[in-house]
Amino acid sequence: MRKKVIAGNWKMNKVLTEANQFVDDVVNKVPANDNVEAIVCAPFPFLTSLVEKTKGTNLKVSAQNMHFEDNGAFTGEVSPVMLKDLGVTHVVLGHSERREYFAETDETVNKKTKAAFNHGLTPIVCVGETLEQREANETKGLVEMQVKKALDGLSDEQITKTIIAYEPVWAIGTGKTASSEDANEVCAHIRNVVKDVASDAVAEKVVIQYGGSVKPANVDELLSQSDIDGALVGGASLEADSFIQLVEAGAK
Ligand SMILES: O=C[C@H](O)COP(=O)(O)O
Repeated sequence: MRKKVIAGNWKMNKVLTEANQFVDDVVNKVPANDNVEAIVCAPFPFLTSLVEKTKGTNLKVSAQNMHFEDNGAFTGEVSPVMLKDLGVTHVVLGHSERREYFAETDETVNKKTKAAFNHGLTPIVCVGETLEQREANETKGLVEMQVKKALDGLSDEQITKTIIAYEPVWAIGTGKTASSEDANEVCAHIRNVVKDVASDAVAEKVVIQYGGSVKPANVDELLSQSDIDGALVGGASLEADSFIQLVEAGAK
């Protein structure tokens, strides 16, 4: 059975004292259970503190983005070397907000995914369609292309370790969730794409999350689907109680 990965993506929210308080509130409530992995995806300024607070616990710390180069003249950017040095374990790549507002492309997502592996970070690679694309029946083709481009040139071992997050853009922060069947259909399609680019064995192991208005009230149904292996959660991950409920759902 694949483990469930519950990642709370705080986006650009909280200040340091709130971030610290959140981790203090949840860190001892994350079940020590092989069925679930719990991650907080925090803004850069909080990472040092959160890594320190979570040392030796079951809560992992992720960045929300990074550059693909190790270092250089890239003012305002943060490199994989820096994240690894801090003790961060995961990094979110290609989130639709990065694609929409910060010119992230499939090509840069691929470079960043490779850079993550070069530095021992686990990438959480986001893919997903807009409402317009869904209505034009382009979802599967689009997601397939995004996944293939993100994984291009990766070894089977690296693909196995990649976390893929399917997030329909129209369901992010809108309160509209894809029906669990629709979300599962796209996640199953992504698993087939992984079969094509790697192998059946890799596809069987790869973790595919769903994201888009996941909350305690709908998480059980989403996680009960055959191809949904966790959730990338925005709004409902900002409160400690709600985050822990989501993690507990993953541990069932
Ligand atoms: O990264 C998380 C997603 O963008 C989902 O955000 P949301 O749960 O607020 O819809």
